[in-house]
Amino acid sequence: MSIATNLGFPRMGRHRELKKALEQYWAGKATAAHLQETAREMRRAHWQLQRAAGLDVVPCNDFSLYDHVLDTAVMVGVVPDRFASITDELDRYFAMARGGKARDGQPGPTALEMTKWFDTNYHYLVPEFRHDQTFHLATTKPVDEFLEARALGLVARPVLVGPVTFLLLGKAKEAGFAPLDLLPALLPVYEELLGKLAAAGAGWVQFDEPCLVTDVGDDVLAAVEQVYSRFAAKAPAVKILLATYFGSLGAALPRVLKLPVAAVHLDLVRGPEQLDAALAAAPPGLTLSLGLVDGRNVWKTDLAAALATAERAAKVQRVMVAPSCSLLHSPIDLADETALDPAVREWLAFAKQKVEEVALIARALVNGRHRLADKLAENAAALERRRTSPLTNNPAVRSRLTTVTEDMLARRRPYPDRRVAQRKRTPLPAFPTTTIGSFPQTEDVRKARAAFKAGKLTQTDYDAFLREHTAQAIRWQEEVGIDVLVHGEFERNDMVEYFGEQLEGFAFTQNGWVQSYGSRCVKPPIIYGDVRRRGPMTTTWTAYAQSLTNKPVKGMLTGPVTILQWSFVRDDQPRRDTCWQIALAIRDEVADLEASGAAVVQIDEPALREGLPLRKADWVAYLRWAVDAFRLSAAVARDETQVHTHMCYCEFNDIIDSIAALDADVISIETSRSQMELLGAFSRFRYPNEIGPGVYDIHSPRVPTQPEVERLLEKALGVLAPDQIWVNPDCGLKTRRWEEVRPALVTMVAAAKAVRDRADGLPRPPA
Ligand SMILES: Nc1nc2c(c(=O)[nH]1)N[C@@H](CNc1ccc(C(=O)N[C@@H](CCC(=O)N[C@@H](CCC(=O)N[C@@H](CCC(=O)O)C(=O)O)C(=O)O)C(=O)O)cc1)CN2
Ligand code: MET
Ligand SMILES: [Zn+2]
Repeated sequence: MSIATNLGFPRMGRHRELKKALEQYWAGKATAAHLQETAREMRRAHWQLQRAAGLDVVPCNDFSLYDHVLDTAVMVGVVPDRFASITDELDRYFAMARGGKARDGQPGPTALEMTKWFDTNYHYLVPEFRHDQTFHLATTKPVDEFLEARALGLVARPVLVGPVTFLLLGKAKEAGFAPLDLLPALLPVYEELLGKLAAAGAGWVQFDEPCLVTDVGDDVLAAVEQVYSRFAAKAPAVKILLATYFGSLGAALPRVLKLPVAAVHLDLVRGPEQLDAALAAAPPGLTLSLGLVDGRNVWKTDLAAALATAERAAKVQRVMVAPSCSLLHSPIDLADETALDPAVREWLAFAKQKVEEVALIARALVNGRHRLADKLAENAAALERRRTSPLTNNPAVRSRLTTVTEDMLARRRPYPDRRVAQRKRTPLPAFPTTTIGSFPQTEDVRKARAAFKAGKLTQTDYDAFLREHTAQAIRWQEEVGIDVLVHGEFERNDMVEYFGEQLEGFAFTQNGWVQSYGSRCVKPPIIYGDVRRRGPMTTTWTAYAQSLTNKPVKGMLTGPVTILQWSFVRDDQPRRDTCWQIALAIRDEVADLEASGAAVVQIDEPALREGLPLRKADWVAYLRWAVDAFRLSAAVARDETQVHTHMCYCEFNDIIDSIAALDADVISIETSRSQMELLGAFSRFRYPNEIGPGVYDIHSPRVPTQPEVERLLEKALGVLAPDQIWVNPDCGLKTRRWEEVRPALVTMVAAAKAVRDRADGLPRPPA
């Protein structure tokens, strides 16, 4: 018997119901009861959808009000002291996620750090551990959700972040210990939970240990062995599925297969080659959960191929059929897309369709292929039409790609010479201030765009509206005294989608939302064909903003690696080729911005780091083509044009040489939540160009105080030379309200001035 299962389902709801309920609750416009009721309704709808699509077992506890790592931290009692005085559980949970409210004139506690979940565009909150960290079972959320599903008549499999992955994702807040040292203290809490799940009647429990597909050492494998042996001894009645995903187990495979668990899940989309080894090494009693349907992309599964794989496995081992990973990273339902080109639409599958594919493979495995011959033939025909479609192939783009030469990848002169030329063209004070690009995407901006898209607002009226916002933003930046201005990005729905909408080879969804963090979602465009720029994409807005001021206005572009990384990418050619096609389009845009008078151009690459392969062995090859893609975009700029780049939410240490190799004149980075810790990588010797370490955490509604900002700048001065430093927020301001942005930027500029005055006498930048 094979069974159709799923590792996790998207949480936001078909129409982002959860997002809306959360934001209403935070704004004080809805009660906690309303939020919880919406959450319960989402869970019910998603379970029933999966059941109706043919799953035998549905996942539970895959739901979260904000983030599943935060849920785990709260569940095991990992709550830093600074939140301890918040008595309301829900308020405390959201304070950990978003920062706490100010009280009695004191700024509220800062939020937990947020960082990327493996190589996805999903962000989790980083648990903070102390050396004497204690743990206790503080909530029973997995049990509650299991019972909730059962009350609806469903068999559910609770999903837990495995203890080893949980510890490895956290951060030791003191020196002298590693999070994994805390395992003995943590394990009893998981055991208590397992006991409660068993008592509630859970037959299976899923432990996610995706850390196992990264380069882990013997200590981690030994920890995993210790954990799952203990679970087997303490909770023999519960069947454990150990889930690995986002890659192959590699050298860890034999040891993982020997764990005393009932089943191991393998990602056979990212790691198809591991199946043979697994079939050779798996003990007879072990069930293999086959991750055959891509949870990270939107393409229809090749059902015949997946079924052949499943049949091969089922001859040797008991199997379950599943997506490669949780469907958290997929949009919900293709049926909600009515505007897609039907020729492209038939190549796609979203979460609901993926669950149906899983069910189909499982049924074909049990009942035989012949019973599903029609479905299989239909699938094969759609795939064949995709393979041979002229929509995916533009000969002019392909031939241009072959003409790229080495000298197209390098600026004319080295950075020190460029700096002189740039300061001559655009004089700047020491510690120049700037922002990262976007200003608040307020409700009126979003409403106007929605009205325009719905045909309720004319192009002329929409443009006038955007011009008015842009003009106000320029006036305000001049008033506050910012040195390098931005136009505000009011015309953009998203930094990737906006470019995708203007490029050939991209398709868009109406409802294809994917959670990025908390209540924030993105609608990744779908790259199905060769990428070509139809014409200038940004010059009108930049030139308009520049026409209103004598201060320099940055032209704002999203870089090729980030456009690639935050889209659903065609899987029928190497990612490198798609990335370079995008790079050529951005290169043309840089040239056009320059021609239209821009003295400063920023090419954002916040996803450069996220695109790193999970295994170090694959880094060099990726970094080579990714860095060259950026350089291909940027190097067309003349020496006196200042090229900025921007990165956020990542560690920089291990890729600092590649960041330096981008050869941007200025890089702005996120450093504020980590209190400048991330700056460690950027010493003058390793990073010679200019750097803007973020001094304002824009992912929190909390407004920083001037002493706080100054302290961060002083810290930066401890690492960087004074003439290297720019002053800017961590990231764009689109998620903030003007009431937060105004005081925060006034504070930032005042802090920059104070540090400027104090730093007088320190070495000055060349005139
Ligand atoms: N793609 C991408 N990935 C990224 C980032 C990013 O900026 N883009 N940044 C980092 C993560 N940070 C993020 C920061 C903000 C948002 C964000 O604000 N998302 C918005 C949606 C942005 C968007 O596409 N907006 C559209 C649609 C807006 C909308 O909801 N419209 C309403 C109608 C308008 C209304 O009545 O309010 C609707 O469709 O229902 C637009 O502006 O046009 C949200 O969740 O609220 C997402 C990620 C890393 N990954
Ligand atoms: C996630 S990086 C964001 C960069 C973009 N220019 C902005 O300011 O929103
Ligand atoms: Zn950013």
